[in-house]
Amino acid sequence: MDLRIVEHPLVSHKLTVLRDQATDSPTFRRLTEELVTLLAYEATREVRVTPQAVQTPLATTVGVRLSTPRPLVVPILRAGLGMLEGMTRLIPTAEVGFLGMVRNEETLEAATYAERLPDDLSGRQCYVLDPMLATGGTLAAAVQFLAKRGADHITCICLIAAPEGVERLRGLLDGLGVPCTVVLAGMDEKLNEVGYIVPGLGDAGDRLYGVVD
Ligand SMILES: O=P(O)(O)OC[C@H]1O[C@H](OP(=O)(O)OP(=O)(O)O)[C@H](O)[C@@H]1O
Ligand SMILES: O=c1cc[nH]c(=O)[nH]1
Ligand SMILES: [Mg+2]
Repeated sequence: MDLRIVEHPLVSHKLTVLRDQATDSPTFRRLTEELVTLLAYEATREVRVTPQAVQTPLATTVGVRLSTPRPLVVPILRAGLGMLEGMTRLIPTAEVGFLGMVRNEETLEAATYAERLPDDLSGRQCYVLDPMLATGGTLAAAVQFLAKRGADHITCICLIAAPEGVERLRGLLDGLGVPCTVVLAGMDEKLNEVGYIVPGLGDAGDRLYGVVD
């Protein structure tokens, strides 16, 4: 597993405002989108391209175009949905699939309640979006799902991670046989006794969309 923590003053600044408990939902949503666009620049370093001739007003030259099949972007509902716009701004032609997953707050086990993905992901590069990598259970389940369908390259883009979750994911990914990259804006200190990232930013889904009981 290739772990990349993006170090950039703009990323650090935006992440700090995002963490602030006084930041309201509209600002939180905007910052989430902006952060994803910045992380996507790093996360798409290996996106596949094909040489393509182009006629400029002065000459013909050879550039590149995104290869087909296009990358698949998979936001994990709910909170990952807040990252979709920031990602598709950078790759407007990406295909989008959806996974709905929720963590049981007692057992911390992830359960899947919705899935809308292509049946066959052979030869596809997939970008999974979820702001929080806490115990790692949710991302582990998502990555296994994509690998079973044949995805041959998986990149997870998260805003914040706990070291415990990253290690759990590393253990899984190293045995999966699918190249996988995890891109973060920040690695936090730890998980607390109820599975929240500390210092973190609280519940990302609630801060994006309000509390749902
Ligand atoms: O690494 P883990 O311990 O699995 O926790 C991380 C998950 O928890 C949050 O989702 P949540 O279950 O709160 O659902 P929501 O997005 O609908 O709020 C978050 O968005 C991740 O999906
Ligand atoms: O800190 C955490 C952990 C899981 N999910 C969140 O939204 N925040
Ligand atoms: Mg939540």
